[in-house]
Amino acid sequence: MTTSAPAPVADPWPAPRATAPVSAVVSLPGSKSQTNRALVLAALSDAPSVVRRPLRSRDTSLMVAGLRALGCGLATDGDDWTVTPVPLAGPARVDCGLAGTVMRFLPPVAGLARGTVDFDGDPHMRLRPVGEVLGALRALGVDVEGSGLPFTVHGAGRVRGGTVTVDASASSQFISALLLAGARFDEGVDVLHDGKPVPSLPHIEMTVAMLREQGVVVDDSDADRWRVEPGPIRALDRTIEPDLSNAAPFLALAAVSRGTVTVRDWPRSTTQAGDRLREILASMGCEVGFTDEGLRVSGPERLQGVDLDLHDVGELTPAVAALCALAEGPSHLRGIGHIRGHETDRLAALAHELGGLGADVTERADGLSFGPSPLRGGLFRTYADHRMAHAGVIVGAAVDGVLVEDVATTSKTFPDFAGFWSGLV
Ligand SMILES: O=C(O)C1=C[C@@H](OP(=O)(O)O)[C@@H](O)[C@H](O)C1
Ligand SMILES: C=C(OP(=O)(O)O)C(=O)O
Repeated sequence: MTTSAPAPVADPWPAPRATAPVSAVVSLPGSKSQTNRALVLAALSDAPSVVRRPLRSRDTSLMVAGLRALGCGLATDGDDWTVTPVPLAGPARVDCGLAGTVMRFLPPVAGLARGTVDFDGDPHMRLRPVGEVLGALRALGVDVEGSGLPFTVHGAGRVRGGTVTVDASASSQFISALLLAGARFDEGVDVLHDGKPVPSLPHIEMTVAMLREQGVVVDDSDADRWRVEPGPIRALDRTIEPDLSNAAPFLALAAVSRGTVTVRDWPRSTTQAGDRLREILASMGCEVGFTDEGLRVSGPERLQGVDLDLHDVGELTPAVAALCALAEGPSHLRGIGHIRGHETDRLAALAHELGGLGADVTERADGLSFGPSPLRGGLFRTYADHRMAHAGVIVGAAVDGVLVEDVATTSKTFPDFAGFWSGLV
């Protein structure tokens, strides 16, 4: 895959300060969640697929490499990628990096391959939960060694499938993983959730919608139950939407600079969790509306505090938390205990780093609370978490002297984020 190397950036990176209202129209890279689902479905489909305007980033490169390791043909030189499915086979090694989608979505695919597939990833990835997916695969007839990274799937070239119960309260990706490959199991799959509420439900809706677009029959009419009929997955010809979760820092820039930022090609209807930003930013006092170009957000004179349950859209928390730290009233972010299992323990990291810049922040078991407080410059650590870096640059746009450690970690889902951001602020 060709990727133009971004210019090296200082570490820590002095976050650009927006000294005047920012006015910009931006085109953002494609959705990570849609790109990695499209690649998995294409690899399991019955004919060659085209994925248009895919995201090129670390998470999607890892998915490409993982599928290639299993023998799948992927041409990724052009703007559009082509995927040529083949009977998948090991032996293979899959590097999950820090990509939840790779660690959760590929084990069921490996079960459908013939041969041994070893999985490992970044040091922190070994702490992220995956045992429920592996246990479910065992119950569905797959030979799996281990209950967390590193683990090994001994694929038999087919998976029996059937009914399985999982506790998906730690991650919606456990469900998506089983559904994405389920049509290719002999008996399909009938997944029941048993546990505290499943987070990030829009992401499961995205999985179901993308399966149905490829002709797969999915029944999601009962709460906490998803049934995928066995059958072929039709080849894709799909254009990936811009990543709306990664729009968060750019729209936040309008919010904190009293500026106006338009994100081009914002879909009028989508399953992306980032679409909730429209409502969230409006509740903080921003003017939010569609234009012919896309979604336009204008920042208010005074940013208001909010009381929000982010259970469905936990990945928006770092950017929203940065805005709460800058707001003029108190805020409460609730329902997000599960994001302690994301790229880092995001509740602890946000409390520590925003607190270090002077925020009045309280870490709770399942959320964060903020009181209004003036912020100051200083070092903002990112813990290899792309969205922590987003939080750091948002604060840095509004406060003098913020230094963001390892801003390059944004390459997980956004190529050359620092260069792009510098061009706007
Ligand atoms: O399926 C997906 O593409 C994702 C699901 C969500 O995971 P969790 O359910 O673990 O929060 C989300 O936070 C992550 O960024 C992407
Ligand atoms: C939780 C996230 O990623 P992952 O897909 O690695 O779980 C995220 O991008 O916020």
